[in-house]
Amino acid sequence: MLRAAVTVEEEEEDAEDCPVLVPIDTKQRADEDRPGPGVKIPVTIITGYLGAGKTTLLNYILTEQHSKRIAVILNEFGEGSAVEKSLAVSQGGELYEEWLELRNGCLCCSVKDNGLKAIENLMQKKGKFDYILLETTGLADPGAVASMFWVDAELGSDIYLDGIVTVVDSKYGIKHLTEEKPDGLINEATRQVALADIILINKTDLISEEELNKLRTTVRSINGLGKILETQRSSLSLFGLLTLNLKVTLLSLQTKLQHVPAAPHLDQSIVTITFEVPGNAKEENLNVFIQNLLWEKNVRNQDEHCMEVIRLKGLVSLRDKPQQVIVQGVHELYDLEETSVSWKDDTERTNRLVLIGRNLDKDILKQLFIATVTETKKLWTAHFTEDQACL
Ligand SMILES: Nc1nc2c(ncn2[C@@H]2O[C@H](COP(=O)(O)OP(=O)(O)OP(=O)(O)O)[C@@H](O)[C@H]2O)c(=O)[nH]1
Ligand SMILES: [Zn+2]
Repeated sequence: MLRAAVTVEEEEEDAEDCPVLVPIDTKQRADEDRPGPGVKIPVTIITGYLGAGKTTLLNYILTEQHSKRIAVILNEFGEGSAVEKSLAVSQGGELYEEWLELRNGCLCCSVKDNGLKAIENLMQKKGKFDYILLETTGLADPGAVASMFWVDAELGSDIYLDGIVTVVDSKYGIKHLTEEKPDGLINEATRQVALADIILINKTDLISEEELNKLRTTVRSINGLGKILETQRSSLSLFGLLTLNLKVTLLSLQTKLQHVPAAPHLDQSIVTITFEVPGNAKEENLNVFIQNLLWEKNVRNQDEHCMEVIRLKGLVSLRDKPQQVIVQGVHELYDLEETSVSWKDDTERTNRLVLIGRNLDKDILKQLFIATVTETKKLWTAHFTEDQACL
């Protein structure tokens, strides 16, 4: 629940009703203050296991003095039939609230459908805020939430996914991260850490320095690239959180790649793989490379296990494109986006990729990417066969 909120108007909900925004304060911002047409608003997804401190983080952001205009969407499930969600828009440090009521239902569909509707409604008020923060339910797969930014073309022109923040509970983190799921599935906590751009190790007041070191190492072994911050009551400098700016992060990927620790060689563990391959890829070849990994899932490691990619990020060089291109993937969805940065004439064009997932083999992935750039069919077919998808 949102502490900053002042009024809750309870209403019986029809299960078929779409979520609506009910403004409490009708104060309008001057038109000239609004972002111009074509300005996209960044969305940051806040995820983390049940009780890790997501809402505490949002409350902190909403009550802290700052001049940012932030819209917050809580995506929690309450008790009973009607689920109330609050949405607050902070204007120049001054808060006002609007209530957003979400339909109850199954977790996945509700997160997707209602989350989308919520943002669509929010976008009609475009200009009132500079950032959207979206809290997922503790057990939600943030991948599903992130996906909606790709599948909804209309929304895609108004907003973009800036990044994913995962809050980890210090006290129970290790327990959640090592929980075994039937059929060798990846547990939710690990999935959430694997997807994150920023990982908040919260509630550090509850554990010893030794336990904290262990948790930090575990988190780092799952996600070799994300920024790790340690907090109490989720309090941190807002600057880092709101300027996640994946583009900047990726443009500085080269220095980051040098700091990724070597992945441990444990079979079922999630690892972070990074590599660099010089040259230009044809766009269609790059698509085949990504689609085989994310969609067909027919790329195998040396033990014949299928590679499972949860998160993909990279900065690539496409043939005939003067600009650097960013590739971003979450589960099965991915996106290529031209940046405004051009390749310089005197520097070599190159491709830098980061993949987070299971059964990933760096050498094989790199060979495949070299084949993608050089169009060497023999190299390419050595690592997968088209009719051998493993699901
Ligand atoms: N000791 C301690 N407690 C904390 C800290 N941060 C949050 N809490 C408490 O942890 C509990 C859960 O915090 P929430 O922010 O509601 O967690 P959440 O992730 O939003 O929880 P769900 O939405 O239910 O998944 C609350 O009682 C908080 O007061 C911390 O740094 N230390
Ligand atoms: Zn919460």
